[in-house]
Amino acid sequence: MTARATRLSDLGLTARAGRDPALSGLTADSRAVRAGMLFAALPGTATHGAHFIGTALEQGATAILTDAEGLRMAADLLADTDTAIVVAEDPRAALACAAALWFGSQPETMVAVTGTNGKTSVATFTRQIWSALGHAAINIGTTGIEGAWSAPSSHTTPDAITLQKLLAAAAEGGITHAAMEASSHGLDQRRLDGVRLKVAGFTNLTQDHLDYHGTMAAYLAAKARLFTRLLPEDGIAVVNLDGAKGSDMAELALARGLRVLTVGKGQGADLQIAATRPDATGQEVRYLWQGRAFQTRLALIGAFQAENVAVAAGLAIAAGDAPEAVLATLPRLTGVRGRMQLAATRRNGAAVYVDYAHTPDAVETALRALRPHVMGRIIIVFGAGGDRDRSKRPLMGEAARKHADVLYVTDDNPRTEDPAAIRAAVMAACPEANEVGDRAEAILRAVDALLPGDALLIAGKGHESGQIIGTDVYPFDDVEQASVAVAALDGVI
Ligand SMILES: CC(=O)N[C@H]1[C@@H](OP(=O)(O)OP(=O)(O)OC[C@H]2O[C@@H](n3ccc(=O)[nH]c3=O)[C@H](O)[C@@H]2O)O[C@H](CO)[C@@H](O)[C@@H]1O[C@H](C)C(=O)N[C@@H](C)C(=O)N[C@H](CCC(=O)O)C(=O)O
Ligand SMILES: Nc1ncnc2c1ncn2[C@@H]1O[C@H](COP(=O)(O)OP(=O)(O)OP(=O)(O)O)[C@@H](O)[C@H]1O
Ligand SMILES: N[C@H](CCC[C@H](N)C(=O)O)C(=O)O
Ligand SMILES: [Mg+2]
Repeated sequence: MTARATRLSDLGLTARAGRDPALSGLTADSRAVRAGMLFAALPGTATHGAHFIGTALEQGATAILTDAEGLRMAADLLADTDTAIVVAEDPRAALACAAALWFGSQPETMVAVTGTNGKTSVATFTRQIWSALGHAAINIGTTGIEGAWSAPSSHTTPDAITLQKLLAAAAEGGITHAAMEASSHGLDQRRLDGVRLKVAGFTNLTQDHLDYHGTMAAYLAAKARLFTRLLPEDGIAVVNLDGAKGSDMAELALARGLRVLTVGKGQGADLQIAATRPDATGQEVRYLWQGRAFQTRLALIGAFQAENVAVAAGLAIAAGDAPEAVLATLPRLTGVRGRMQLAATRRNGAAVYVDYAHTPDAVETALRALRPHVMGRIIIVFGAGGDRDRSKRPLMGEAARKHADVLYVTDDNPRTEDPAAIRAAVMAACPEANEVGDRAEAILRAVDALLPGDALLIAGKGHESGQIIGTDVYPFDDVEQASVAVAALDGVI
């Protein structure tokens, strides 16, 4: 890929003492610095990048971008050097905008969706709608880059440089439409600053990630940045009014003078979910677009999916496609891997679903979504991730206790924590649950417990293909384990 801008000033950066060197690249990781590059020494969660300015200079960095703190930390090193020094109040935002200019192009129609739950689903549905309408489209998020081209991704929202590089490659490869997930970490760390958004969507805000944000108010503020800062003045906000904090988000957008397209069950919504009727494999939904009825069938289980589809349709409409055309594509939508996915069925008819619920609200939502489809008991296998929000663990246990009939508490991704301590925190709210640390064994035992009419929900890991124990990743796939368990118990291969 050819860079279009090569000088600091071309990237909107002003160095001290009028220095304006030509650059060979940008990085925020000292280990990736090569001769002629700009090294962004950023304040992080574990350390400050300024600790690595010495290494960056040794490796030939031509420019350093940092904040006042970084400048103070590296004052001695930077005192008499030819290196161009840029000090920015918000160096992450400056780097993101510089990266956008460095890589140049982005798909013409860019939309982003935020919220605690539903981002991957909405971004994927939006891409599916666009593809059905003939656009060259991708979605970017937790499940990687999917659609007209695909690639893996390690983050839900890639860091700014990776993101801008990928957007430019997509645009140069002919992609015209991209729907991306805006995680709260991504918004807080300015990973999306520099993305030229037409539309932004909001699903809901409930508890997660308090390990990072500290308070719900700070978590909300991070999400709100998408509407209060990143969406341009002529952008459109698409808001699910039924999602927790939906009306707050709509108000913030309106207060900024943005156009807001609302979705929800209430009569005032632009795209109203007027009625839903669940059946064995999906649901009939009656949507009203500005009062006009569209009857449709979704091959998706769960009332929450009708909401996610409404947000996705809202994004596509706000981004410029005709409402009738958008709504006509909905019967063709297919579920996202690991989201309420029917993984296996026992010979006695009992179904096993795999779902990515890893927050208290998602556990409740997923279990409630299953209820109309289940005559017998709902059994759940779940746990909570290590090195993540600890306070959500008992709340997940409580949601499972309230909405499932039989509980198996097992390990999710323990990461560097003691798995038994995580299970104990979950079980504080559901002491009667069965505790089976080994996830494969928990799945086997839960599948074994299924009677005719029952259903099993394996929650928390969805599409994930590995289990993180310590810092190692072991192959593990809930869908595969469900099939293996059913085959072992029912004697089929
Ligand atoms: C908490 C968090 O989000 N951390 C991310 C962040 O790290 P950081 O900037 O805080 O890093 P740090 O270790 O404090 O280092 C500070 C700076 O020094 C630099 N450094 C560090 C060491 C060195 O030798 N040289 C060097 O230059 C680092 O590159 C960094 O710029 O920036 C890094 C580079 O982009 C990310 O890899 C890292 O993601 C970590 C691994 C992570 O697990 N993030 C998760 C929580 C995350 O972002 N999740 C969300 C999804 C959440 C959801 O489900 O909603 C996501 O979008 O994926
Ligand atoms: N609109 C919704 N409201 C409540 N829960 C939902 C909603 N949509 C999805 N969920 C639940 O959240 C889980 C994760 O869905 P999805 O992957 O779409 O969310 P996400 O926001 O992308 O999650 P992540 O933060 O991990 O990226 C689903 O498996 C389901 O249990
Ligand atoms: N993006 C989410 C994924 C959580 C998935 C769950 N399996 C876990 O490991 O906690 C997070 O970083 O919180
Ligand atoms: Mg996601």
